[in-house]
Amino acid sequence: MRGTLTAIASKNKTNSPNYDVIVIGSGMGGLVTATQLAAKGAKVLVLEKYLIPGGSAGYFEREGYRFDVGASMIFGFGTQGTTNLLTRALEAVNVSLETIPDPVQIHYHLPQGLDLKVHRDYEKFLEELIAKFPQEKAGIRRFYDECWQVFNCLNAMELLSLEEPRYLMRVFFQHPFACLGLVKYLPQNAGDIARRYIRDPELLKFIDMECYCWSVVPADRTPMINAGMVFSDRHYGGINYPKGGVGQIPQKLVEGLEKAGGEIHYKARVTKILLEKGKAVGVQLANGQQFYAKRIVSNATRWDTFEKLLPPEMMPKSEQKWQQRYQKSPSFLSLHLGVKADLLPPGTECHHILLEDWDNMEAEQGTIFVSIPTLLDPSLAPPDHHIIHTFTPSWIEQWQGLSPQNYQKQKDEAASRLIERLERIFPGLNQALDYEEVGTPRTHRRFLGRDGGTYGPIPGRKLAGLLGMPFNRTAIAGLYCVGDSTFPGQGLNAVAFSGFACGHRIAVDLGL
Ligand SMILES: NC(=O)c1ccc[n+]([C@@H]2O[C@H](COP(=O)([O-])OP(=O)(O)OC[C@H]3O[C@@H](n4cnc5c(N)ncnc54)[C@H](O)[C@@H]3O)[C@@H](O)[C@H]2O)c1
Ligand SMILES: CC(C)=CCC/C(C)=C/C=C/C(C)=C/C=C/C(C)=C/C=C/C=C(C)/C=C/C=C(C)/C=C/C=C(\C)CCC=C(C)C
Repeated sequence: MRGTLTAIASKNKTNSPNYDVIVIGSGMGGLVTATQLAAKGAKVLVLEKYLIPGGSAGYFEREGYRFDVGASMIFGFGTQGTTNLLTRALEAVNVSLETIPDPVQIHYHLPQGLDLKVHRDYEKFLEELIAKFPQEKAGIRRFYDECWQVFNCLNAMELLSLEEPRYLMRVFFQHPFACLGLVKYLPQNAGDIARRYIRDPELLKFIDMECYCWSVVPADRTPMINAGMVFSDRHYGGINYPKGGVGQIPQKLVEGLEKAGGEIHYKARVTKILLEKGKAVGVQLANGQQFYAKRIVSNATRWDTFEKLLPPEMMPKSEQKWQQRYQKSPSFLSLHLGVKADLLPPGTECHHILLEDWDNMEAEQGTIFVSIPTLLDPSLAPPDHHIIHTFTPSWIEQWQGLSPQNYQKQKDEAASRLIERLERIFPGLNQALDYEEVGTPRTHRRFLGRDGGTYGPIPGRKLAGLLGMPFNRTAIAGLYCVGDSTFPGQGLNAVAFSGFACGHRIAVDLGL
């Protein structure tokens, strides 16, 4: 139903065309908002500062390798239920992607020889975990089964904006028990529920790692709603890798956006959100160009949006409060490696987590993450070679104030340390190297435009589950936020949800 809205901007101040909605940034949050609105007939413009779409779901190519920038373990590509938000986002604009199922979510290599795999098959995973902790057989099952209760509530209902009362009423009448179930879990954290059933300290540390490796905080600060999604969907929709690399997801969404009449401009860095009588009415780019629209959406982080794109006196009280509750998570030190294929024995899994000492789980460069996407899609590397993308949390402060020589030296030393530690699971790694590129928190800050290169917001202290995470509307009229600094937080499927919710709220506000 294109054309129902004829994009009359607040005031026709410039010769530039007018839009219903401008989206700042083409991360997955921004693109899902844009495509949802374009599919409903809104005139949408996406402004992206980089050369390609995707943000953390982007890619780069070097010497025959196609490396994923960040996201690599992809939820949301299932074929059933309602939580398969990536599948649904693509379908909404009539595009699709071939995906490759991953039989194991993670192969853990943890302290004291705790070595185990999270199989796609739920019972097989539980069997393997129970074999390591037989005394906790009942507790293990009760904890993970409770995660399914959360998931089953979510997976029964249409997922849209929780800021839209008519939608809330509708889902409540359609699924009263699922809604009440979610209301019960919204203020809870996974750690408290795990402690209800499990006593073994090592098993509780394992549950902490199960949360930390995607939420970057231990279980007692991980919202139960998010844990329910991750710990169940990995066995339901499963982890599926997009053929051609993660960068295909945003590229397909852009294809769909353009087919639906939307526009995207690259190398378009927004430096200002333009206000009129306190309402967001447009944006200004670094080159001075201005664009106007009825609604403005920022896919930049909240820190970037409120501290860099708006004048300091416009910082809303609610944002100041949010910043007291949530802090920036660390960024990552990433190594993009090309290796000879014979390094990896048959049966090697795609994703690994390595930690040698529990005390270092949250430490700078403590936990190591590994993703080997070429085990699922060999076309991403030259013949007889694999990609190993490995990363470890690191703070921007570690990389600031260094001379160019010292920055390079520190990168080289950190890369060597990572490779040395990885030799434990991939003996011969150093000898098998064919290509190496190191990214630091400074790289993530520069290419993703994220303050401090942060992976996203984390609770500064223990909070009541998801209750503190803001939705899409902001205290500034006409301005919305989308992406991982809005409900429900980090993760491609999570930011896709925030995109569905943001698109829905704006569509209602515009009367679409
Ligand atoms: N699954 C995984 O393995 C994994 C790994 C890393 C990250 N991720 C997820 O990816 C998610 C990120 O998604 P997102 O949508 O919140 O954001 P994003 O950071 O991916 O995208 C933001 C986009 O906005 C652009 N941008 C920023 N400031 C701009 C400006 N002023 N003008 C124009 N463009 C600007 C950036 O270039 C980027 O493309 C994170 O939540 C994270 O969890 C997943
Ligand atoms: C009416 C009434 C009364 C009421 C109402 C209530 C309701 C309805 C409620 C609702 C709610 C909701 C809807 C919610 C939602 C949620 C969601 C969607 C969520 C989601 C989530 C997701 C997630 C969290 C995900 C994540 C993921 C991630 C982060 C991942 C990552 C990964 C990584 C980093 C890893 C890597 C690794 C290696 C490499 C090894």
